[in-house]
This record gives sequence, structure tokens and C-alpha cells, in this order.
Amino acid sequence: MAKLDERIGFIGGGNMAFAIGSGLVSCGIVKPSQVLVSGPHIENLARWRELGAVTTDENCEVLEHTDIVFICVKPHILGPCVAQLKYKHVPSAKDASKLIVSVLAGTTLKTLEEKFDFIESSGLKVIRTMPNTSMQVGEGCTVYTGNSRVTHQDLEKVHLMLNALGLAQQVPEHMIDAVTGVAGCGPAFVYTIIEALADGGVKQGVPRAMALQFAAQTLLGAAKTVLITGKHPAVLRDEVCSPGGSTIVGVHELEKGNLRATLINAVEKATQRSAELGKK
Ligand SMILES: NC(=O)C1=CN([C@@H]2O[C@H](COP(=O)(O)OP(=O)(O)OC[C@H]3O[C@@H](n4cnc5c(N)ncnc54)[C@H](O)[C@@H]3O)[C@@H](O)[C@H]2O)C=CC1
Ligand SMILES: O=C(O)[C@@H]1CCC=N1
Repeated sequence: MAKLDERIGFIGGGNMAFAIGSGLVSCGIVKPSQVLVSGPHIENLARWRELGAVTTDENCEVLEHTDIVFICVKPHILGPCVAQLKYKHVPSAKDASKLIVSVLAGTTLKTLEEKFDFIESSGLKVIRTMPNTSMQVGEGCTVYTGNSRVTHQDLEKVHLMLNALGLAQQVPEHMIDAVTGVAGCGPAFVYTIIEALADGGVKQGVPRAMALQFAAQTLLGAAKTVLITGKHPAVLRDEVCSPGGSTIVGVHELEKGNLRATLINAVEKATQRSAELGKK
């Protein structure tokens, strides 16, 4: 696995940040000592210290002492967070090469450029990403796009990190809210499906722990089959549905329950909400 020499910062050390940070350390791309994390309550950053990362309650330390700075606060916290950074930031020669990487839902490159222009007035390098929490187990799905100052080498570096933790793909910015609806929020939708599938098993007499394991493994197997065979899911579904058999009876119930329309609606609403979050 390729290694990075840069120091990696996280402003905001919550769930998404930890999925990325712990994933990067686990796969060996960075050493724990290269990682610096900030949050308002240092006592809440204990899991980062257990990982071997350095923690602080001063966001400006992360901004000053790291080269690739992941911004991992909630979208509505960006304003106050930047105001505080602006007040405390000490300009340095390294500012022009610094890379700001946002994971914020709905928050555009334009907004990020405007907010962070106090760091480098002639134009800062900013990358907008939409990751997901499955990065913590190396099976994430991340899309990203950079502003005009970002170089090919910057994109390669960020791709190396994100792709080591699952799938990473550069996309045009207009697609990111929609990908948020599918892949950023998607794990929550899929956890709900796994839980419900397991509930079905429990109802039919399978012990809870086994039902959960079987449901999760079934999703994993089906997902892998789609990715590896490249076959359309409808073709693969046909391979499971024996004529007059049990699966088609279950599929009929899913259709009656509008599972497909429900999932399409969920992605649509999540996409719209994501765009709204960036406007706050
Ligand atoms: N959780 C997820 O599945 C995904 C989240 N995201 C994005 O990641 C960002 C963070 O979300 P989560 O990690 O889920 O939330 P979280 O609540 O787990 O983490 C946010 C962290 O920010 C910290 N924080 C609050 N005020 C701060 C400040 N002024 N300075 C520094 N840190 C501060 C909080 O203490 C908390 O640890 C959001 O913008 C969200 O849109 C993106 C993709 C997926
Ligand atoms: O729920 C949210 O707003 C964030 C963005 C994508 C996943 N979680």
C-alpha cells in the first residue's frame, strides 16, 4: 500500500471523520502520529487517542499544522467554525499548498471557497467529497470534485486515500447531492433493510443473532454478485425466482408494499434535503 508523508487533519472528529481517519490508519496509508484531530470537547476524542492520533480542542492548530485538512463538522456549524478559525489563524508560507477537503452534505465548492478565502487570498485548493461511513471497514463509496486551483497531483493524492477505503470516483459537482441520496445516506437505508429482513427471519423462528448474520451476509453476497458479474439486478433476481417457487411469492409482496417506489422516494427526498443543508 502506498504511503503518504503529508500530515492529515480533521476539524470535527465525529462519525464520518473517524470512519475516514481510522480507515486510513488501518490500511497503513498514514501513521497515527500523522493525524491531528480537533473538536470542541477533547474528552469526546478518546477513540482518536486510542488510535494513536493527536487531539486538540483548537481547530486552528489543525489548520496550521496539517497539509490535507478534512472539514468534518455538520453543515450548519461551518459558519461559526470558520468565524473562529478566521479570528485565530496565523498566516504561513504553507498556506498556498494546503488542501481543504470537505465532507459536508450540500455545501458547494463556491461556498467553501468563499468561507476559506481568509487562508489564502489568491485562491485556496478545495476538494468537495461525499463519502460514506462504510469507509471504516474499507468498503466505502466516495465521490469527489476539486476547484480550479486543485492540481492533478492533489486529486491523485486524495483519490489514493479515498480509494483505499472502498470505491472513489471523481464526478461533476452537479451530481454530488444525488450521490448523497444514494451512497452517503444509503448505508442507513440498507441497515433498515437488513434489520427488517432479520425481523422476518425471527418471525419465522430463526434466532435473532443468526437472522441478523444471515440477512447481512445475504446483502453482502448480492451486492458482490452485482459488482463482480456486471449483470443487471433484474437478471440476477430472475436467477433466484424459480417458476411457481417461493421467491416470486416474496417478490410479489415487495411489489405490493411498494418497496421500489419507497426507495426511489427516499433517495429523492434525501437528495433534496442534502441540497437544503448546504444553504443554511
Ligand atoms: N455520518 C455520515 O454517514 C456522513 C456524514 N457526512 C457529513 O459529515 C459531516 C459530519 O457528520 P457526522 O460525522 O455524521 O456528525 P458527528 O456529529 O458525528 O460529527 C460532527 C463533529 O463535529 C464536532 N464539532 C461541533 N462543533 C464543532 C466546531 N465548532 N469545531 C470543530 N468540531 C466541531 C462535534 O463535536 C462532532 O464530533 C457532516 O457535514 C455530514 O454532512 C457525509 C457523508 C456521510
Ligand atoms: O444525514 C446526513 O445529513 C449525512 C449526509 C449523508 C449521510 N449523513
